[in-house]
Amino acid sequence: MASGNDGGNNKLQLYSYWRSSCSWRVRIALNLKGIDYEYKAVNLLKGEQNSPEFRKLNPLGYVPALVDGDFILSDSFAILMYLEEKYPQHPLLPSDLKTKAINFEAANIVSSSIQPLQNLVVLNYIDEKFGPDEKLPWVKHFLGKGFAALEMLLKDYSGKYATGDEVYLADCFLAPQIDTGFTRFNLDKSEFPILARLHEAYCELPAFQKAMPPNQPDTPSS
Ligand SMILES: N[C@@H](CCC(=O)N[C@@H](CS)C(=O)NCC(=O)O)C(=O)O
Repeated sequence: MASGNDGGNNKLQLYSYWRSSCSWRVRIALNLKGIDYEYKAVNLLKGEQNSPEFRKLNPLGYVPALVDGDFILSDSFAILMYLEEKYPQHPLLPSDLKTKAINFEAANIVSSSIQPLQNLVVLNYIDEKFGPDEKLPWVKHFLGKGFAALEMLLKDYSGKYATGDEVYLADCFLAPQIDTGFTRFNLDKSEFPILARLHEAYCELPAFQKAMPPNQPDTPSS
């Protein structure tokens, strides 16, 4: 297995939460590229993301954050692009210009137009302002809108995976989002046949399996 070292002992550190879809994207990319890393758990339910120590790593108070020696980087998209340049094995971007652009589009639908609307901080705010019963309809509304857009986009590009028969950047973003939509928020799979098919394909891949929430060091035992 390739190491995250620069020849020294600075193994990459990933600040992560077991159920965070944004951390999960990075775990997939690290696994695909065969990079060993140290898992640093941040308990979002205990508010550890808002501690002064963690805010030094990400002033927004969100996971993931990656520490590479004295270099600190947060935001999963930036982290994946950094890993892509530093560790070229298993490329996350195809060489074809249009396929690459579609990978960016699909990844950004997830990271800009779906996940931020279901983030813990947003759901806590809705709970506080409008009550706990408003959270699920809110999430399902925006997940459904995003999933419908992804279905339309990917019908012209998907193969075994999102943009063909190779795993790329879009898959790293889609796998956690699709799983969260279907298993945590109970979206109806039959409405999203392409996403349902991709979900099954991802569940077969060891790099994706290893990154899943039940398999993390901070996964609760019960
Ligand atoms: N655009 C950021 C978003 C990061 C983000 O929203 N992380 C969530 C977990 S998936 C988080 O830490 N939420 C904490 C909170 O809402 O308090 C990324 O892709 O890394």
